[in-house]
Amino acid sequence: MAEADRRTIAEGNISGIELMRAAGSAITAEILARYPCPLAHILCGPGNNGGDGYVVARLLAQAGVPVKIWASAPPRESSDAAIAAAEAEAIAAPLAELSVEPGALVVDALYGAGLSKPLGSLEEAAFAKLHDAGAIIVAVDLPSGVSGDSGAVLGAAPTATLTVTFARKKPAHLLLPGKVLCGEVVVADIGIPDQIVEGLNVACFENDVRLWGAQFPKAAVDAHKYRRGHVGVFSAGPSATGAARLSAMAAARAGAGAVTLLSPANALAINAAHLTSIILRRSDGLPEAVEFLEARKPDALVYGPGLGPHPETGRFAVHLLNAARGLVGHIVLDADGLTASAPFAAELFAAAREKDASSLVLTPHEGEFGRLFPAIAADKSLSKLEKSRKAAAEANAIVLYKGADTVVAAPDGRASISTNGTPLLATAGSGDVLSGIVAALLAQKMPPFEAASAAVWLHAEAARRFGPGLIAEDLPMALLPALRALDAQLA
Ligand SMILES: NC(=O)C1=CN([C@@H]2O[C@H](COP(=O)(O)OP(=O)(O)OC[C@H]3O[C@@H](n4cnc5c(N)ncnc54)[C@H](O)[C@@H]3O)[C@@H](O)[C@H]2O)[C@@H](O)CC1
Ligand SMILES: Nc1ncnc2c1ncn2[C@@H]1O[C@H](COP(=O)(O)OP(=O)(O)O)[C@@H](O)[C@H]1O
Ligand SMILES: [K+]
Repeated sequence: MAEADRRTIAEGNISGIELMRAAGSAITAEILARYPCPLAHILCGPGNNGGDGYVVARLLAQAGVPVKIWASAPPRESSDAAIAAAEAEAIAAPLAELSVEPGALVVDALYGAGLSKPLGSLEEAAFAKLHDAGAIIVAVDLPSGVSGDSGAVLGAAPTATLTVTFARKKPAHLLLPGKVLCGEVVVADIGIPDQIVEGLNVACFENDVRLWGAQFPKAAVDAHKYRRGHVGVFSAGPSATGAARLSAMAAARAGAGAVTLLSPANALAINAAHLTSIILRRSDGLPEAVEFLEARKPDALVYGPGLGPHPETGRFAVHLLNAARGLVGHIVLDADGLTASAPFAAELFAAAREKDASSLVLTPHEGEFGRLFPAIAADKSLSKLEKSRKAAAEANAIVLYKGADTVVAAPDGRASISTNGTPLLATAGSGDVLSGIVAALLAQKMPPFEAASAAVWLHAEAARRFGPGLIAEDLPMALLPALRALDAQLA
């Protein structure tokens, strides 16, 4: 954003003080539209974020709202913020003396994109007073103390009700804990031209239909079941078959024309008892799996749900990736497939780099991510976004790092961050369903980064539409209204 601001000003589109006035005006409009405020407190820092605060102070006063300004430090001399402060024509009190009425409206304009070190006791004490007073906090750009790049809290940060940011959302608006501290996020247009933002070659996106809708599969008029995409899912033995069936059912509902469940002989009967449209095939080891790959050339495989975290599961994953070369387009490695592959990670990632290797999609939750990428996971300086990107580059795979802020990262650096997640998905087996959706979209020839992103979005959308009481068994069926709405939107 700093670069976008700089280019906007350098190209003579608008000056710095005009950008600041536009930012202040957007925040003021949101406040006046939402909150009846007899009095507003504005917390101002020394930089441009504080400058936005002084503009808000002036505009609210003009609208008849009495304001009190509390400054952590004066604006830097002859800066835009100093101009804005002078225009506000109000005396600022020291932040250390902050005192607000219960339920007061407070504008947090201490620090934004320029946060350069952790906040200290001055700000922490101020935030504690706001918390105790039950203040309604409107954050300018970001809640002060939240790092814009990572969403991490540096020292301290308040919990805002509303955050007004400019031009585009930043990673901190989407990644935890920033996402929660921001409250509702409004993106205001302050006159930064779209082509300037586009010229920055930004590679990180909010995960929504605009990102992948154009590549979402549509069955051709002359489609037949195998041309619509064939997914193979590996089942565990008799005591743990459910996970693979959840994945297989989800793959079928997400549009795969055919789904084959590869089952050990001793679990065939139990799988057969639960399946109707899913094809069941015996597979007791690598030779039988390879027979299937050679005979049917499935478009995508799911390997991992329910398979157990033992070393054999990991070794099989490496063999499978090697055997699938030139035969299978894509392999989704999930759940125990990830955990068990950890000791063989180097071999696995090397196999993924071989010529004609299947493309690999890894779908770890936090625990699985830590096992497969221990060094990256342990690096506290990295955000979830950066961790996912590093892992994708290391594995030469799409990394779908799950959680309330699911990140999908590609080896080329592209990344999406989910914003439609719901805690309804925190139910056993929902990850198995997700792996099936990813495989189905891959099998239907959606490019891997887009397929993984779309799957995350659909999975959450299905859960939201279904609502409370959701269990993993419901999810494949719950995809239907989500798919129908998506279909209408893309038509
Ligand atoms: N022309 C522009 O660049 C625009 C900037 N805008 C606003 O400007 C903000 C960015 O402004 P700045 O780059 O001036 O940065 P900030 O205003 O976020 O903070 C920078 C100042 O705070 C100090 N500082 C940072 N962390 C501190 C800490 N923990 N304790 C004490 N002091 C600390 C820095 O040394 C610097 O003096 C954005 O978040 C946005 O609100 C908007 O006005 C739109 C236009
Ligand atoms: N609080 C939450 N908010 C949003 N999504 C969540 C939340 N908790 C879990 N999820 C999602 O639910 C799924 C759980 O997958 P996983 O952890 O693999 O569970 P399981 O192994 O039981 O299938 C993931 O897609 C994850 O992103
Ligand atoms: K702020």
